[in-house]
Amino acid sequence: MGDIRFEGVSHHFGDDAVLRDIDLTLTEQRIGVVGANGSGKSTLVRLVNGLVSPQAGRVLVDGQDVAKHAREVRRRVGFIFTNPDTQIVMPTVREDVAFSLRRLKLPATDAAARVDAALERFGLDALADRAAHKLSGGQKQLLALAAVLVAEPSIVIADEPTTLLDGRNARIVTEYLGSLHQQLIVVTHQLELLEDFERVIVMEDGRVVADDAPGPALELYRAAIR
Ligand SMILES: Nc1ncnc2c1ncn2[C@@H]1O[C@H](COP(=O)(O)OP(=O)(O)OP(=O)(O)O)[C@@H](O)[C@H]1O
Repeated sequence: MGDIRFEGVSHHFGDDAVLRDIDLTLTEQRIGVVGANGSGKSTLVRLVNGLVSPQAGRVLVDGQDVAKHAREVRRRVGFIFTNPDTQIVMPTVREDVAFSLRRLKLPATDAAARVDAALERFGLDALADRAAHKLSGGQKQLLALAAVLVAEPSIVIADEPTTLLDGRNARIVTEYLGSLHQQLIVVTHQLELLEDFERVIVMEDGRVVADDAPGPALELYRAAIR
């Protein structure tokens, strides 16, 4: 598993403190992050692959300071955004998945085999030559997953990956996420998604207010938002 450490991390946007002196060590396989809108969840996970840099403290991934080794860290950390449109970069489904492999500089036949395997795993093989931007929302989220996972990151972060999906597609994406062997960090408001995770972190106003097994952490959070 990965080893993600937040050491005295604080961050603010303008005058607004968004994260306040966070210390966390994340080594479990599946970790959920919950909290009210604006509590700092997205900012917290974006620090892990350098999408946001902390203004105080540091974030280490497998011992590497993200601020100093952003490129290496990004190779190990796959990030799935809420809105898959933000991460589709190529015209067709196959090209988009293949694009993720370009920096690995694999021999063409190996790369093609990996792309085919990823398309099949996410049920996208029949759509391989379709225009990516014309897929449905659920299909786009599966494409985003395929494009991230084809590069075999050791850590996968998903920021509200099912928010835009209907019930059926949300279930499909949830099942794929649940089947990953990688370390997985999921930010979500869909609390049932986290029930069999190892650990749930509850954020409030830029602080960690609970950090526990899903049972007690979610109970506390449900009581807080009731
Ligand atoms: N790039 C930015 N510039 C300015 N303010 C920002 C930026 N990103 C986030 N914020 C602010 O930081 C605070 C925390 O945002 P963040 O997205 O981390 O919260 P969140 O817990 O993920 O919220 P949500 O559940 O609504 O997605 C919010 O007040 C937000 O408006």
